[in-house]
Amino acid sequence: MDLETLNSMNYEKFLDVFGNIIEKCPVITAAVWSRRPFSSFCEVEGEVYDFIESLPVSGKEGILRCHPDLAGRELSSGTLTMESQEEQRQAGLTSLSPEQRERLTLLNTQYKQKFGFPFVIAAKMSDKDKIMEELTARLQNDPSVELLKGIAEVKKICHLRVQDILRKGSPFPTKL
Ligand SMILES: NC(=O)N[C@H]1NC(=O)NC1=O
Repeated sequence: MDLETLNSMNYEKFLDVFGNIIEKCPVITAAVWSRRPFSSFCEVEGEVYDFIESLPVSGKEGILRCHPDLAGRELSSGTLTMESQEEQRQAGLTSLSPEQRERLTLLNTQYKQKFGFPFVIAAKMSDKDKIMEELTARLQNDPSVELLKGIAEVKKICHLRVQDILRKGSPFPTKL
């Protein structure tokens, strides 16, 4: 996709293509469309990050709460978004042993009880062992630190999703 195509998209098309660059938060993409014309794809990401940073703590927590647990209920029931499914698969989370799944479920539950939002990490940049280690370590943090860490991971996930769209085109090829 080139810049001309990007800047010529109406908001429906823009949402079809970029609507899930922040997991289950199409409202962010819809807001960022108003910032056209973009001079680069980095600028789209930058506008998304600025929007997130402009939110109060409750808004940032809300974004984290839109993320599914890693190897959680939605993975088992097949209801993950296409992007999340692929990210979790690449991290090896679709092939956990029963013991590994049980341990991850326990850690996810402890994390949510402590912070009130799920543990978020860019799964594609990690693997199941590193995720388990990181989750164990991050459980010790203060809530304000975890909010910052979680949002930093959301931005990494966003960056990887945009890169994917640029490489492969729209996640919904029939709509572009
Ligand atoms: N909980 C969590 O980190 N979820 C996410 N991470 C990722 O890479 N994709 C997700 O859906």
